Amino acid sequence: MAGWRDLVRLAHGYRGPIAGAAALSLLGTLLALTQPLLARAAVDGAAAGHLRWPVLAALAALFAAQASALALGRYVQAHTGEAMTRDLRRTLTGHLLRVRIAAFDAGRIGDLIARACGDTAVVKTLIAQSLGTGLAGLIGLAAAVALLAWLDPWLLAVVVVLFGSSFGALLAVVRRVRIASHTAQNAEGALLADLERALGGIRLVRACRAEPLEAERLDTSAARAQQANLRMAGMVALSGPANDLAVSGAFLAVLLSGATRVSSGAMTLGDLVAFTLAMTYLAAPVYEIFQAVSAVQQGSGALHRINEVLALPVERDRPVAVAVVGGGTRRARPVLEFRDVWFGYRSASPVLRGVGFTVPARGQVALVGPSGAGKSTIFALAERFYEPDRGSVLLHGRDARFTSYARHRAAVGLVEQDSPLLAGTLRDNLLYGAGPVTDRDLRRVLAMTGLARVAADLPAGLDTPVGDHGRRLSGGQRQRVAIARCLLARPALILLDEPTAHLDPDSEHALTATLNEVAEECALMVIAHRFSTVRSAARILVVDGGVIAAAGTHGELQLSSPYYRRLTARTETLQRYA
Ligand SMILES: Nc1ncnc2c1ncn2[C@@H]1O[C@H](COP(=O)(O)OP(=O)(O)OP(=O)(O)O)[C@@H](O)[C@H]1O
Repeated sequence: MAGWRDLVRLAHGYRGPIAGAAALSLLGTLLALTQPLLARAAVDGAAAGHLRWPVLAALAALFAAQASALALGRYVQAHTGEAMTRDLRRTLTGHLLRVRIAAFDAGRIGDLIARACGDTAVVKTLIAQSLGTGLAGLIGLAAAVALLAWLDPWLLAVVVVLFGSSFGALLAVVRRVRIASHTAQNAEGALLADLERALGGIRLVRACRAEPLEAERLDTSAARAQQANLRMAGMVALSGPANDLAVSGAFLAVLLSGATRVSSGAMTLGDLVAFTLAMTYLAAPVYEIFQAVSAVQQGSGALHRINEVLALPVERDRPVAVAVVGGGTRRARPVLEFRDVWFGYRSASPVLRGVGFTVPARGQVALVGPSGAGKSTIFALAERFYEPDRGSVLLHGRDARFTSYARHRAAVGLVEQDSPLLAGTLRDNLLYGAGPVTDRDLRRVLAMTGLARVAADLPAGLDTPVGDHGRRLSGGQRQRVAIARCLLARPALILLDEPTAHLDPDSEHALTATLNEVAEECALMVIAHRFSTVRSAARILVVDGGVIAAAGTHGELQLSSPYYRRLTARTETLQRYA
């Protein structure tokens, strides 16, 4: 039932066009159903020795009108199917872009792409095959049964018995088709996810000589999809001829018992011709209903997978704004504050345990600590990719949960360590999400980040495509583009994950100077693995095991934090050997 319920819900907004398509189909069916009556008059006339030309002309006109109504009905139906599919894709992709980040941690991107493209395509076929046809089939069936009952109830009983057994057989395969459909769609999703995995990491695949391994994985998913699709095709193929057999059987039975009734004088030859002609109008709706039922079963797997995506929780702004916590002007308040923040990706094991700190509106704060300590997790919470399990994150003294996501993220810029860029030109990437930017600002930021020289060396300057994920640029260039993008958006706080990671000593020196300049205009929070980055910070937080183990200036931490002493001692040793 789930497939039908989902389909009805999907069709709810399209009642008008669906009713239009059904009305046209109904008109076509009614026009068809009057034909046996005229045919009976024509045959009885011919049997009596004279052709009734006006009746034949009316019959021809009815054929033409029926064909036009059905053709128009089909077009309206196809049009509605396309519009529904587009809306479904818009809803689905819009939903996917707002789904909570945690859902992406759990699922596979390729499978989500398969759901947005492949599964919606399956649903389109389902709509095209089931929507109007199924409805028209039902109407046609009711009208044909009424006409047959009026023509000869006894012969109708024969037909009902034969068609009834065909429907019984159909219902038996329906459940299996649904299961096979779900397996097939899941296998198609897995195939796409595997393909995305292999092509997304193609350099790794090549470097590890893992092409045969990946090819085998892909083939396994393809084989699973093929098997499930074949199982489904087999069941549909078997039930089609079963339906045809029932139709042929019914015709034969009607002709045999009809001929007996004609010879006994219980009905005329015209009655029998009219009945058998009307039966052809019964066969078509039965076939259409059969098609619709199997289309819904085949599409139910795709519908189910689409519904699973639509059920994923999305980021939703809370409407309530709370009063400012603490006094002072906006500039005097910390731009960011963590208050006793507890958070875990899985509720059983917290990654942050009671983290608390403030970031003033100007200057640099550095986060240092061993790998896996929770530094990136602090950034993820500051950017509101996740919400704390306990405690709160405050932006300009307000609980961040009561600010819209868009406003919050406009205030908190993020530069990740691998600085992913999007396919497009260098300019597209620089201006992405930055709002209106003057040429002067763009030139200033390009100069600050050392990108002016990079752009000058590119074949089409700022309009040079950077390739998928920005692969045509070096790691250091990508990182500088990400920093420039962040600066152009003018956030109140910039989060930087080890900004000098990919830079040579000269570029590192230049960038450190730039960051010091930026820290005069806004707040900077930097995850630092290098001492050179830490040195510029006014305040340093040592994160260890999900807590702030120590906090203070360089001098204070030299005295209070063993981890910090080790970090600086290591750097000094390296510098001595350099
Ligand atoms: N998306 C995630 N889902 C589940 N666990 C995660 C996720 N991201 C991080 N973790 C876990 O949380 C812990 C903290 O990770 P985090 O990335 O914050 O550390 P980090 O201090 O930034 O480390 P590094 O310096 O190596 O980048 C680690 O144990 C990590 O395995």
